Amino acid sequence: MSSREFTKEEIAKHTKEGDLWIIVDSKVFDLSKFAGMHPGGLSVLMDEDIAGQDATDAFFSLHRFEVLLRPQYARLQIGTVVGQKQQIFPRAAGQLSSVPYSEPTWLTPGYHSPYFKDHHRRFQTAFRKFVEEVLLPDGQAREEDGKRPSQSVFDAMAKENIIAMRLGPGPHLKGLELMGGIVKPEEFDYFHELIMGQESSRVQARGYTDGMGGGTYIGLPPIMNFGRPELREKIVSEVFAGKKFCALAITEAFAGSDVAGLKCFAKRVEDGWVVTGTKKWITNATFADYFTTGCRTEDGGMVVLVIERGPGVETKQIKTSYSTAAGTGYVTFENVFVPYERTLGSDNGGLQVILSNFNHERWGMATASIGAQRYVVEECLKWVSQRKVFGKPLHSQAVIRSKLAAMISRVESAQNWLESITYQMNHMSYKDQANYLAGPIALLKKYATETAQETARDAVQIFGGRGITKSGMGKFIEHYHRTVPFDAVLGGAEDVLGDLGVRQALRKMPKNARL
Ligand code: HEM
Repeated sequence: MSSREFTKEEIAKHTKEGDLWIIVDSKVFDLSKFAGMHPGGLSVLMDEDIAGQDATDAFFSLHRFEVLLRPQYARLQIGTVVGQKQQIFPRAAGQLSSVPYSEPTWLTPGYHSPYFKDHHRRFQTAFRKFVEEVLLPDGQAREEDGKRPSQSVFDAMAKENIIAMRLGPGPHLKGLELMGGIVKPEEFDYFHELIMGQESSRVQARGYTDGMGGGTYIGLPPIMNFGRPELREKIVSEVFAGKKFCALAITEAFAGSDVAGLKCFAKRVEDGWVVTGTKKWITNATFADYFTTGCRTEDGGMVVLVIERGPGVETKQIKTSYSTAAGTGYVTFENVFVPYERTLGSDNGGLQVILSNFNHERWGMATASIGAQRYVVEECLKWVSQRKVFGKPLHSQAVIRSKLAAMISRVESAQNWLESITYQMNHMSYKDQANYLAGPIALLKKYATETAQETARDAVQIFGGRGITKSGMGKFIEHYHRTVPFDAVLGGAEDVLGDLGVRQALRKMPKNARL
């Protein structure tokens, strides 16, 4: 960037095609050569309020800040305006946002929290920096080209033991150095995991974030909790090192949440099983090495087997409404021999293996979903403040403020319920969590995804055409609105979860309760 300074009078002389300067936030840009290639057209730049003038407001109501950071545009800057200083700055990687409600209260200056301690705050700072420096650039690129997350990202995650931490607190963290030692393994709790889920959602690349670890998040815990020690140690060390990947293979074209209706069949043979069948909508399937697979057995029960990619195992990509970076696939098993040591739990104990992880999985999904919802509130607050309609900011319309009130209330209520449940999880055994929290977690997830969809709809109305456009100002809103149904379907559809939550409560109704 040039350190030259220009007076406004001097800048105002450059108003013609082939000799065109403008000011954006104290910076002087020479658009003489670029104007003809400007994606928004030449004529808008030749307007008498723009050419040779301060075009800051016009610029920021039409472009995201990142446009100015792209090297090909940054180099158009030839200097600054005499006596002016830059007023508008992008948030630096890792920093907190100062836009109201764009951070949960525990991260907002002046507020207090009964839950989060200093080590949580240190962890949040380090983790956000990692997300914005490592995950975000790869996430935006892979979401676009549909390739799986880059191996260099898995390597970087493995180095900080992020893959291990993603699975929550527990003995699997013992002896590991977490995020360069910022948090001790024995300190690591569900609030750290909450931070990881919410910060990761800032990548705003929903398919990518599932590609980054969705399969392992749901496919590895059954191996950790029910696998024989040798198998467990081998797979856990490969996966934590970022070298191998898991997928949970339960759903079929024939059976979704109805796990009792599975058709994939495991026949008991000497030394193991022979598996034949198919699985559909399997996250990370296209690149997974291990499939934690639910199979029907000869006597009508269910067994869960760890099936390694090899002869007889084929995977095919399924295109869904989010990016193929998630590796969503259709899996076929054709007479695949599975050694008996790869059985999880007992021969007919499959249902228990599957059900044991549902609460944690749903809590994790609610966590990320609420994080993404908050990001949308921030985008909307910025947009309504910088967008001018009839000469006034968009927020001068009462109907817009009313939508924002609803959005803020939804995300705050969901976050507060989430933090309260997370506190309970920290103080309950896994068994007690299943007893006391299965219902509340199901209801929380339903609430999180319902409110997410209402907020997605409101955000599109606020952004208008930009909310349905894949690039430019509303690109995150378009993405959010298109991919938000994933959260509402994965881990149990809303109606199923609502029903589960209420049935759990009714089971605990005292027999002698009367009005
Ligand atoms: C440094 C100066 C500028 C650069 C580098 C620039 C660059 C761009 C780029 C890359 C886009 C494509 C959309 C996007 O990626 O966000 C765009 C669109 C556009 N630009 Fe500019 N621009 C500049 C100044 C201006 C100014 C001063 C105006 C004033 C009216 C303007 C009006 C537009 C319009 C109307 C569009 C289309 C927006 C849309 O599709 O919603 N640009 N510009």
